[in-house]
Amino acid sequence: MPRAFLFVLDSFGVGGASDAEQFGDAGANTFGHIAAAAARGQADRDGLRQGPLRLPNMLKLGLAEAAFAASGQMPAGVERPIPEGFFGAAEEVSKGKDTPSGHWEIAGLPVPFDWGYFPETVPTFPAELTEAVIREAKLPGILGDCHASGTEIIAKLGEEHVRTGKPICYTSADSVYQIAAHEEHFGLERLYELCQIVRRLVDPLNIGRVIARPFVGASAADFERTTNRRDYAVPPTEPTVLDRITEADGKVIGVGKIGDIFAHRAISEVRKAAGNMALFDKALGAIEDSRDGDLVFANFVDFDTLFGHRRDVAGYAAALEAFDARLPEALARLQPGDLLILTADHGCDPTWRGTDHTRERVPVIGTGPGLAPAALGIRPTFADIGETVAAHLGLARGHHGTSFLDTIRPDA
Ligand SMILES: O=P(O)(O)O[C@H]1O[C@H](CO)[C@@H](O)[C@H]1O
Ligand SMILES: [Mn+2]
Ligand SMILES: [Mn+2]
Repeated sequence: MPRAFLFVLDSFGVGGASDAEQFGDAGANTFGHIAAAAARGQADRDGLRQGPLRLPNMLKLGLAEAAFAASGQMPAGVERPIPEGFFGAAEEVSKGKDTPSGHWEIAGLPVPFDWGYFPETVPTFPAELTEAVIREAKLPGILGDCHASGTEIIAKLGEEHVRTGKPICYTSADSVYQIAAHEEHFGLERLYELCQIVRRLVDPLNIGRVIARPFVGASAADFERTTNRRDYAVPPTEPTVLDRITEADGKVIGVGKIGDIFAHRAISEVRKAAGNMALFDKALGAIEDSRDGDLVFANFVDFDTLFGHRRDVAGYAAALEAFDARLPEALARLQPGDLLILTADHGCDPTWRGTDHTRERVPVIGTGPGLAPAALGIRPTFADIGETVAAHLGLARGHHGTSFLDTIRPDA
């Protein structure tokens, strides 16, 4: 009897997107460039990791073949075992290279419209918006008002924020309005309330997410963001496979930020944790607790937040190796009728210029008892993943994407 498990390695792109040029990302390849750096000894860090990238378990599923199919290049220094899983890559059709677009498309809903974005000017936010934020939230003003990296801007403006009580408001190439504030001096609940006010104010601008970015610490040298981040997303504009699962009385267990990404629509349970390893524990627990017709949808955020955006190649490589080392624990829990798919929502090449996401294809690899090793080729939309989950769970077809279930489950 069927269950489905979908693990998203946030930002683990494999290059090759045919429209990368339009994003200024032609040549970006998160996996390829990490592997190449590691093979050259440029992803070494004392006490963390050394040498070529070691991902034996994902490679056994067919990760190298998936990467080759995506970009035409074999990642350097990695083995190329005969795949035991199914493997391929998927192209994104949504207009944005952001987390909600990627996840919604995986769940069967490509995002055909443009989100609102803030320009790369200072100030970045429209004056009327800032005036409304200050007035409605009764603030002494705001700091930032620009494109920024979240860790850099709290180091730069954190002390002034503590002194003045003005929150630090910033954005990126994503459709986001982010607000950093000190958990104790400004107050966590007050930050969440501020985000809800801003959420309402940016709705007419079609901004994908307002994100609370609380931090702690005594001075610029030791300010640190906490795990109390909260995302206020717009709900999916049409039903996704998650709606179809819950309407059929299946459960959707969202691990990590999945609930927030779908604005909690058709999410039966939320299981949060800090850090990829704790998230992996939660995902394993969710697998154990799930029943026929259920989906465990897990997001592993560290790849993106801690390493991709920070352009930390060694950190990203170590995080991949740590994830890979735990994969056998998930595989050991698979029962007849189970389908496990590993994929990503966009790229964030840690060797690329700037600190933003990169437009890339994503890997689609996986396995399940009785499922055939098979080449999936390049899927024209991430929605093929959601359609495959739907077909596997015996649900009706959606409006986007094509299931590849018949390729991996010949009896289907
Ligand atoms: O630099 P930080 O604050 O981590 O921001 C990153 O996180 C945001 C949401 O995922 C992205 O838009 C990106 O800019
Ligand atoms: Mn993401
Ligand atoms: Mn990101």
